[in-house]
Amino acid sequence: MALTLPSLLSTSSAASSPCLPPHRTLFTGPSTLSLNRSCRRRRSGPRASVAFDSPAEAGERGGSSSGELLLEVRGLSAVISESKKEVLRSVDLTVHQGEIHAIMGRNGSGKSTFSKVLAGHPQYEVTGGVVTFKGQNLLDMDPEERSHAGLFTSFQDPVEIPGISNYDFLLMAYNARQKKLNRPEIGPIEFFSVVDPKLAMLKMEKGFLDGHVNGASGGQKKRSEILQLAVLGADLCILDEIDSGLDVDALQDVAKAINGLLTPDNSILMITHYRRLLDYIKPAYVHIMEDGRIIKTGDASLAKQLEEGGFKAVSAT
Ligand SMILES: Nc1ncnc2c1ncn2[C@@H]1O[C@H](COP(=O)(O)OP(=O)(O)OP(=O)(O)O)[C@@H](O)[C@H]1O
Repeated sequence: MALTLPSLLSTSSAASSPCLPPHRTLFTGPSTLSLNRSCRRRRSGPRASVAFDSPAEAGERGGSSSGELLLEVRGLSAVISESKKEVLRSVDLTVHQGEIHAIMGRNGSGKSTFSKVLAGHPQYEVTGGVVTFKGQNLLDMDPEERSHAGLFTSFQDPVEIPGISNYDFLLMAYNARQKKLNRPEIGPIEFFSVVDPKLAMLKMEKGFLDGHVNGASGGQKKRSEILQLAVLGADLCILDEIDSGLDVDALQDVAKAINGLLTPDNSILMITHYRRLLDYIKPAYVHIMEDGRIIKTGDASLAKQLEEGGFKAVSAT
C-alpha cells in the first residue's frame, strides 16, 4: 500500500497504559513507499524493576516478579523477501509486562532483523512460528496495526524525512493517536505543553523541533527517537542500538529518560553490543543471538561474561 504521511506516522491507540499510549512504526527507506503486509505470516521469567537513575540504583532495584504476558515469540523463522535467504531460525522469546530484556550477539547474527520482523518490515517474510502480542496474533497485523497495538520500534539507522519538521511530525503522530483513542485532537500551540517537558527530560534544545525528522547527528537521532517514544508512548519498546553514536553524557540522558518512561505495565527489548548501556537500563534477561536464533538466556551476568570472554565464552559452538 502506498503511504500517506499520516499512515507513515502510524500512531495509535489501544495501549492499555494511560500514561504510555501507543506509538508509531516508521519505515523510512525505500521500503516505506511500498509498505505492505509481506511481513505477516506467510502461511496463514523474572521481571525487571523500573526507573533506575544511576548504575548503582539500577543494581539495587533490579527485581524479579512477573506481570502479564506481553509478547510471546515461538519458533519464529523469517527470510529476506528478495533473496529468500533465511535470517531468523526458530526464535523463542517471552516478555512480560514490566520486564527489561537485552539481546546481544555478533554482527550479522540477526538481532536487527528480529526487531524489524516484529515491527512488520516488508523486507522480510515470516516462514514459520507464532508471535502473540497482548493476546493478539502480531503476524496477522500490518505494521500500522502493530503500532496501534502498542509496539514501538526504534531502528538502528533511522532515515531522514526531509521537508517535515520534528514538531509537525510529533503533532501529527500525537493527534492520530488522540483520534484513535476518541480523544480531542489538539492544536499546534497547545501541543507545546505536551512536548516541552519531554524535551527538558531529554535535555534537548527547543530549536530541535524545527529541524526535519531524523535530520540530526547520530546522537540527536537517538534522542529524537526517545522523544517520539516519550510523546507517543508504547507498551513494548524495541530499541535497536540506542546507545550507538551517543557520547557518555548523552547516553546517561537517554537512559534516564527511558527509565523515566518505564511503568510496571510496559516493557523494553533492547539490542546492544555494549554492557555500558545495561549499567543504566538494567535488564532482568540477557539473550545471546547467534546465527538467527537465541542460543542462550541469562541475567545481566551473561553480558559481563560476554564482555570479559568475548563471544566464544557464550557461543553455542
Ligand atoms: N534486507 C537485507 N538484505 C540483505 N541481507 C540482509 C538484510 N537484512 C539482513 N540481512 C542479512 O542478515 C543477517 C543478519 O543481519 P542483522 O542486521 O539482523 O544482524 P545484526 O545482528 O543486527 O548485526 P549488527 O550487530 O551488525 O547490527 C546479516 O548477514 C545481514 O547481512
